[in-house]
Amino acid sequence: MAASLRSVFSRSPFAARTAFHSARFSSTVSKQPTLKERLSELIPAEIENVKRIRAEHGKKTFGPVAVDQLYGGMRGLPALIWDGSVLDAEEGIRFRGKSIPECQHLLPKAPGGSEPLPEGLFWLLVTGEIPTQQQVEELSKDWAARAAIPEFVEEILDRCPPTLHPMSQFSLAVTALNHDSAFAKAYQDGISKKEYWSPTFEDCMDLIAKLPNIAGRIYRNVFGQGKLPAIDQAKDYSHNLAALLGFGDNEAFVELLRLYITIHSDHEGGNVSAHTGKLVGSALSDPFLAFGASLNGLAGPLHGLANQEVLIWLRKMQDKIGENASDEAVKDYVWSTLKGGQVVPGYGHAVLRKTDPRYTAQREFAMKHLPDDPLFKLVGQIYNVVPDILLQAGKAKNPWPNVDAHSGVLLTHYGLTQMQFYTVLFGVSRAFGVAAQLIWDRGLGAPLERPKSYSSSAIEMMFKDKQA
Ligand SMILES: CC(=O)SCCNC(=O)CCNC(=O)[C@H](O)C(C)(C)COP(=O)(O)OP(=O)(O)OC[C@H]1O[C@@H](n2cnc3c(N)ncnc32)[C@H](O)[C@@H]1OP(=O)(O)O
Ligand SMILES: O=C([O-])CC(=O)C(=O)O
Repeated sequence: MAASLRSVFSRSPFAARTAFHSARFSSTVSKQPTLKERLSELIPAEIENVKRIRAEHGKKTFGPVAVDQLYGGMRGLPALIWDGSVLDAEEGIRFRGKSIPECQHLLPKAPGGSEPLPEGLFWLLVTGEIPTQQQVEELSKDWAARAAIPEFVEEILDRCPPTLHPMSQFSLAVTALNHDSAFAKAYQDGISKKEYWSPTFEDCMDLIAKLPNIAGRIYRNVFGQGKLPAIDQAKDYSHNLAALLGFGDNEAFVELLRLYITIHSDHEGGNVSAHTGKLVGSALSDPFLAFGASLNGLAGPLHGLANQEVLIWLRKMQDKIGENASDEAVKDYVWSTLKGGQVVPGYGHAVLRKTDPRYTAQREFAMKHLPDDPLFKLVGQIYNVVPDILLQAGKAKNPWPNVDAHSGVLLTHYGLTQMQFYTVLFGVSRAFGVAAQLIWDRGLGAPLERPKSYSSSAIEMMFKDKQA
């Protein structure tokens, strides 16, 4: 399956363009195209590509739809198109055909750094191409220049009670950014459909650029961590985000954020946050409204909030069975969670059937930077215990850990211990994937989403006189 996906990708026009692009720019040191300039070249070609695919295959079917899929959260139902990333159940995510280790190897790094810059990942998601160092630096500068948030949004955040969950505050602030949406204004001014992608691109760039200031303000307001510093126009996105959170002097934490934002950005089109953004965007709600909706989905404990839930669960476990507990005590604790009718947070997945490569990437980071951290050791111990128990319990289709099983432990190690804040960081990253998708949806003229729903009696009627 993985191999076939790879070969499909390698035949895609994007792969050819990547090679063309590298050849075209490796010999030039002068002005290289900006992301928007490159997009304006790619979109017309992709419109033709989609037209061709639809003309050749548009009337073909993918096979039957089972009634169970309608009742069962649409698992496996082929329903969406998104080129940015594809998830293989065994192998995990590939961003434009590239695995996480390949992205870590190929994407530009900060001077002295070894983790990929999320700026490069965004370029890859949007264009299918590996950017040059110069293009990534331009993107860092562009985002730093757009980073300020309107005063009224600062006031909204400052007026939130600290008891309001950081994700609710995040969603409020992002939704309020729609006040200055270029897309909403252009639409009111009667922009042609063909031009939708351009103001959408500007909104998406503003959205991503403003998230560090929003996240930093929420963090400092809720957890009382002092005044926000100014954005440093010469630094990369992750450095600025770390500085706004009060960790700018900790280079290992900055590296962690670079990895974190890269790997949490996108997980094909059907996950709750990505799909919600696409759905809401399909009504031509602007990117701020669409991403605000994504955040509300990410804030659920079965999705992004699971990283908060993992830490809460680990701490409760430590309170109950102490630190350095035996495997037997950990097993009993896991069973008590299941017997209490709760899920083991950070384990299982709607699509994956193996250990999430995002978990592995974070484990490798921990092995390099914090091998002796006690909580990291507990996470490793849990890995040795939980899959067998989930298999014995016999319900979960995937007994292996997902991304959320590991992220909180890394953040905690560096002193970001406020677990209610963790999903905000996930949200900052997820904006990269949702934004890339919104730009392409408007570029390709994606229609309003409106699938068909059925009543249970209609299902019964449909099969009334038919054999099973
Ligand atoms: C970034 C992300 O969103 S990654 C996912 C983060 N979420 C979590 O870690 C929460 C814990 N995990 C889960 O709840 C699930 O595995 C999900 C939501 C991720 C996937 O859900 P599904 O696709 O429905 O999983 P699956 O088909 O395996 O579920 C079958 C049964 O096993 C249960 N199950 C699945 N995973 C777990 C788990 N980790 N612990 C206990 N039970 C589980 C389901 O609740 C379901 O029970 P039910 O039949 O009583 O309703
Ligand atoms: O793919 C999913 O359904 C959930 C997930 O891991 C993500 O969105 O990152």
